[in-house]
Amino acid sequence: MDFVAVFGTGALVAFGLYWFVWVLGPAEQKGKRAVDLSGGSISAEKVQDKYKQYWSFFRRPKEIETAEKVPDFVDTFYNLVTDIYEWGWGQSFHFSPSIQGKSHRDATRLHEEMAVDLIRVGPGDRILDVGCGVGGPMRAIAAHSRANVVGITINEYQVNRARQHNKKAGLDALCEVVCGNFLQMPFPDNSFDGAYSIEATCHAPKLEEVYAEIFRVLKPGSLYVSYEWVTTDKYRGENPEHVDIIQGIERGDALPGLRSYADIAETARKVGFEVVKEQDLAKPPALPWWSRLKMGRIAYWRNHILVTILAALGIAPKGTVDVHEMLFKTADYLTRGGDTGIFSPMHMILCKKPAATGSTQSSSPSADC
Ligand SMILES: C=C(CC[C@@H](C)[C@H]1CC[C@H]2C3=CC[C@H]4[C@H](C)[C@@H](O)CC[C@]4(C)[C@H]3CC[C@]12C)C(C)C
Ligand SMILES: C[S@@+](CC[C@H](N)C(=O)[O-])C[C@H]1O[C@@H](n2cnc3c(N)ncnc32)[C@H](O)[C@@H]1O
Repeated sequence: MDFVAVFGTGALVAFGLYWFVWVLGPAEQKGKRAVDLSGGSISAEKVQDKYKQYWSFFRRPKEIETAEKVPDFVDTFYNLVTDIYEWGWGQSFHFSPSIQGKSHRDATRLHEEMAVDLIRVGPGDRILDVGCGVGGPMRAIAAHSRANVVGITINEYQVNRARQHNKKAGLDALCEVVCGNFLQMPFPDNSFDGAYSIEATCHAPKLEEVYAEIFRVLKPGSLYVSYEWVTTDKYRGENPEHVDIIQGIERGDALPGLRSYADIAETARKVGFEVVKEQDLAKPPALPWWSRLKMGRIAYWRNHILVTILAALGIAPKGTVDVHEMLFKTADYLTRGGDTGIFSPMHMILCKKPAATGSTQSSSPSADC
């Protein structure tokens, strides 16, 4: 009888663990599993130290004076978070407005397709994805437009993930991924028929530098669209709650200081672009982009327990718990940014490189990471 009880309990515990890790583990269909979480290109034993370094650097983003160091720390950030993002969010590392009756997956795809529709490219064109992550948008955009997409990211781990996903999706003939810094891109002047950036240029210490670089590589007459992270006209610098929310977003998302919506078009014009259109895609009638974060709260608690158990068992790197906790808090700041209306991750700007213009620079540095 005792044996039956012990065996029964053991079987129940084993089944419970299996369900918790393997069934609940992959938060996104076809995504990463909790047991596969890593520190990207950082070896498991160094994850905790790297997290501490990251934290001490980005804790006070407004005080970051050494702008040259930012890309390195952004690279560290993506080593730390890429697997968790894929596991808990999917292959597209951005937000999108919710759409009544549509899944998050469909809403995400439509937001991505809108970007490529705006730059009016098609089969045979060669376009640039500035800050491509693991390539969720790139694949949706290539499949939708049949254009050839070249993505660039500073993070080598993401390059490898993106290449694997491209191959698996049968889109590797249309999608290419390059490791490099978008502030000094390894591409010749006037070499792309269009470009887009989705929630990526917010990592540039100076927006002007990345816009100038995009301007350089675009062919005259072609279009560039960006979804920018900004503070909106509702943000008040003298309101301590507003400041707290924005600093929380900056710390947890590796941002060297969020920009005001009012600076975006001015910067685009400064580097030579004509501004064709500008619109905050988060504004009503769009439904809240942050409702997905709110709905996920219970799942994030479960994820936190899971990550803690896996780290204690030595399956996930030790620092993963700290990184997850940081993201947990960041989700809350982002939600507050959405609820108060002081922050938007989708301030859209559509720009054109004038038809008859030279480029600002003539160099094309080589690819490196
Ligand atoms: C554009 C950027 C990233 C935007 C978003 C894709 C990510 C911002 C915050 C991230 C997350 C927060 C909470 C995590 C949760 C605790 C975990 O269990 C599962 C993953 C999260 C949901 C994670 C997913 C990605 C984000 C929503 C920035 C960096 C410029
Ligand atoms: C939030 S992710 C968005 C990724 C992708 N656009 C998407 O929506 O899935 C930001 C991306 O910008 C890239 N990035 C940030 N700074 C960069 C830099 N200086 N050079 C190249 N890529 C950079 C990151 O590596 C990451 O891939």
